[in-house]
Amino acid sequence: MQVALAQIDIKFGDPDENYRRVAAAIKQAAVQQADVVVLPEMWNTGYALTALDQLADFNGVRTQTVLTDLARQYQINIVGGSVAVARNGHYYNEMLVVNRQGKLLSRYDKVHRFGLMREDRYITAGRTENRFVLDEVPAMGVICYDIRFPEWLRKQAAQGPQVIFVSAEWPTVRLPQWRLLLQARAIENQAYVVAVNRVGSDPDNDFGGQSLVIDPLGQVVAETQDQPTVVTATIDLQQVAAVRGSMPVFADRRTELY
Ligand SMILES: NC(=O)CCC(=O)C(=O)O
Repeated sequence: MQVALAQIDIKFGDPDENYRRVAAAIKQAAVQQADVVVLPEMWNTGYALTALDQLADFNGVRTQTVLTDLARQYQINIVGGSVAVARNGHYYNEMLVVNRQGKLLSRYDKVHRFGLMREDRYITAGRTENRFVLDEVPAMGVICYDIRFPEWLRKQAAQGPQVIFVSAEWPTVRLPQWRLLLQARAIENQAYVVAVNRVGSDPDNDFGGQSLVIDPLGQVVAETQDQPTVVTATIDLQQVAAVRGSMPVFADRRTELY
């Protein structure tokens, strides 16, 4: 499976410009013959949380339309990062996943709100899992701060996903932790981790990219720097079976104890 990391800059509070940037990145991924393109977190608005009443995508309609059209046009699966969505009088940080036929496979609202970036004040937390199948490969997706909660990822990974997709706006100052957390999530779940962070700045933070593809042994197989880019990498899913076969970590869990 060829995965493309769409590490874009996000223009703060400017959805029109950001939809253009995302369309260009998806086109670039398709030109590079990626099977799946992964976007960063909150790419429609950035963390313009105080203006969500004007900026959030109402019911996610615009995002769903744009992503399903692009998926069909370029015949590419899209792990749609996340966007700010307004629904039922609440705001959500929501990931949409679309397959290459243009079918919406899942919608996931970020479960763990990140207080340091004031999500707890503006965003309603999700409650549901995010597992889906892309080209017959079982996969799952989480959003940024979610990766600090291994039990949340484990609960889902134990049900079969071989690839964990992560979309983020992770500030530069904590990138060493980003890397280690992602490597740990790959090792303990014996899965590929494909993680995309944004670049650029907003009024509160700088974002240094370092999007990563990590194999089930925790080794970094692809990595970006701190500039906008679309990078494609190959993930070998037979490695997941090999690693799981050689050390049956899931079967060895003591679920009667925890
Ligand atoms: N957008 C986020 O959830 C950021 C999470 C983060 O920076 C962290 O350290 O965790």
